[in-house]
Amino acid sequence: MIYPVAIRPDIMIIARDLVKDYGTFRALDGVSFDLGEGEILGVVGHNGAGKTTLLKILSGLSLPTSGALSIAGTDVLRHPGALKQTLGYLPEESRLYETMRVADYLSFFGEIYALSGDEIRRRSADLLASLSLDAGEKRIGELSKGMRRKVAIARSLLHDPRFLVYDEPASGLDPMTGRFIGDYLRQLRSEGRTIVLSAHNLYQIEEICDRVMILRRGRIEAFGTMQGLRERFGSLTYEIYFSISDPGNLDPSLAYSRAEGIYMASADDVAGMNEVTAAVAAGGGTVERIESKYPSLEEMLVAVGK
Ligand SMILES: Nc1ncnc2c1ncn2[C@@H]1O[C@H](COP(=O)(O)OP(=O)(O)OP(=O)(O)O)[C@@H](O)[C@H]1O
Repeated sequence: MIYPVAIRPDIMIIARDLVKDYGTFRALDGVSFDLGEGEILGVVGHNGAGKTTLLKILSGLSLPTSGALSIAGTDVLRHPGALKQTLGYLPEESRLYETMRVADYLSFFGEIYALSGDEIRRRSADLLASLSLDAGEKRIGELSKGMRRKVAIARSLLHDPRFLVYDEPASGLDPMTGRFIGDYLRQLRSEGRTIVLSAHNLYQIEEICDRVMILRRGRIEAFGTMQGLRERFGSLTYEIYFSISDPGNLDPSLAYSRAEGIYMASADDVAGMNEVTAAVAAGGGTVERIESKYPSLEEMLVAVGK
């Protein structure tokens, strides 16, 4: 069933009850969310959770079995072609044309977007400079993995789209290149673009995304800002670091670890923290510092389970 969605200019994506069936298998099972213009949404989940399926629907490459979807004010399911100028899509595996030179490759796609020869040359030069990519006359097959990813990103931006869907933009890249791409995505957001990306690098998602969606078996398990998710997954834990000359004096029920000459015991709440500090004092030890720790996105995913 397709039903109408409201149109709001400050909202880039309005998704309602998206369902995707592959035969009898339900890959997406009632996904609903809104995303504001100029935000970065990170979609995370275990393998097979439905990330690529959702990204393909958001980019108009795959139709949902049912549900409603508005992007940039367009009812995408009724007018899938309308996304062409608005959207830049980066697939998980970009099939690049191995024997083409970078300039020819970008020209080829610029023509698909009906850009003039001048526009293609200007946009390509600007994009390659902003991506710090100087491929010279090399053919795509001769480029490193990081360079190829940058070429694919340049291709996705040629027609200056407002909305970007990037499937695993930095996967398999070395840390320096991964960081460069993270910073580049932030720059694209500062230009007002809206980005939906999936990544297995959860640290990067935590760093750059305004909102995070945790998918599990085709359903949204959690959606919100990192701060909101931390509150939802709640448990702020405490790490109590202490020194002690003879740990044998500690109450045997106190669990602790030792690293680099300092001891550490953790507690799930303030009462537990007080118990630990009392036990350390009773054993003749000294509390050096206490750190509070929110769960990381990785810990949240582990808690959610497969
Ligand atoms: N064309 C298809 N035909 C049948 N099943 C499919 C098809 N595409 C995806 N699936 C199934 O749908 C589920 C979700 O797949 P999807 O690729 O969206 O997951 P994902 O979260 O992107 O996984 P990964 O992290 O491994 O890339 C999986 O169980 C997958 O096997």
